[in-house]
Amino acid sequence: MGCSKWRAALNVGHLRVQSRLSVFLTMIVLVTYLFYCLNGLCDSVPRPVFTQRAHLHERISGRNEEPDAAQDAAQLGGGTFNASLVRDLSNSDTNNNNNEDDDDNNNSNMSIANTFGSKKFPQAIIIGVKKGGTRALLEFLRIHPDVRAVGAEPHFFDRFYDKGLEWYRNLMPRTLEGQITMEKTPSYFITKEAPRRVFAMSRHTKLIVVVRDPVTRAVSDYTQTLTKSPGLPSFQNLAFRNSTTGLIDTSWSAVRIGIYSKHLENWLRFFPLSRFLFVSGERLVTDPAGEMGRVQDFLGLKRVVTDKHFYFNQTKGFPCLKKPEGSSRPRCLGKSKGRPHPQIPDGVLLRLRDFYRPFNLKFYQMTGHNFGWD
Ligand SMILES: Nc1ncnc2c1ncn2[C@@H]1O[C@H](COP(=O)(O)OS(=O)(=O)O)[C@@H](OP(=O)(O)O)[C@H]1O
Repeated sequence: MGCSKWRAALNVGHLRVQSRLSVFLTMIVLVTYLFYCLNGLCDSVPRPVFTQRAHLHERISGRNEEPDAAQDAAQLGGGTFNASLVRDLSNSDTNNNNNEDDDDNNNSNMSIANTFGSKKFPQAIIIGVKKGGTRALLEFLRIHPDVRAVGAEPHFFDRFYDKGLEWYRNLMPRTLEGQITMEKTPSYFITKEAPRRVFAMSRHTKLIVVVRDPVTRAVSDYTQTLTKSPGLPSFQNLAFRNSTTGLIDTSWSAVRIGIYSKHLENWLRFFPLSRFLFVSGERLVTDPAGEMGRVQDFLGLKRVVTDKHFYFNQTKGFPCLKKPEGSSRPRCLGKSKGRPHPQIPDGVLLRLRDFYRPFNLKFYQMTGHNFGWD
């Protein structure tokens, strides 16, 4: 009798322990699941992880350096596009500093930024021009808390349009209410199909064009190609169709890109002038804060990026960022920006300047802005 009482008491006790244990285990499972979800790991879509971003920067740009457009093309083009790069592209961010603490800091910030919000089509695109100063502009804009941008150039509207709009949207970083999604691909400006395609995405897209003296731009373009192909013919050999008559070869892309009025005409068939902002590449170097003020106004953003953010780096010869967001170190653009240009004979530059003059005047007239290149 006494024994069965004890046995019954033991059984009840055992059951209680068992049910407590199962409640406890359920709690652990729930808490773990919640923790994973909050860290963005329970979506069906693969989630950005910092190591992928770091990997991308190492692969395509090296630390503290951004890829040249041509490097991007090599990475993305030729049918060798791969899924991990799509993920990488969507996650690449401004964080190119060398400070490990900053990286850690940003790791948690970025995981929050990459968990909340949604991927939207860009409301504003830097469409050109190659070698105009597009990277500097994008990096300066990314300090703004209400701007989120793809780090690498997506080349959707020129090279990867057949991948579809959803593919493109998926490349974008997540944004919260009130934040602007942006990307930059300078080749859009000279791509015939790009205006119609951007218009088909959204007629409200804001278009930013960084323009620079087309002669200097052509030399900059040539310098970039020369770095990659040291055996390249001289600038004058490529620029002239006939060196005795001084006929300019407009089929050479370094020359053709600088005929801004022609490319703009193509865009104006789809977008009114009010949808464009023309940023002076020269002023972006001499007065970055002033130019950034115009850009922020155009984008409807609070003027957060001001002269406090810049300092002039004498060695580099360019304005650099004092303290990029999330970093304790100053940062300049990488080695592929601000390369020394080769010496081009004065006569060649003068001839090129004469060639561009009428196109420049037309461009000033079209934009209502004298860029002072003549
Ligand atoms: N702050 C700052 N730091 C470094 N470089 C600067 C900066 N602002 C403008 N620039 C000018 O940007 C030129 C490169 O232009 P892009 O970034 O449009 O080039 S690319 O088309 O993306 O390859 C690059 O051209 P090069 O000097 O010929 O290299 C620079 O003159």
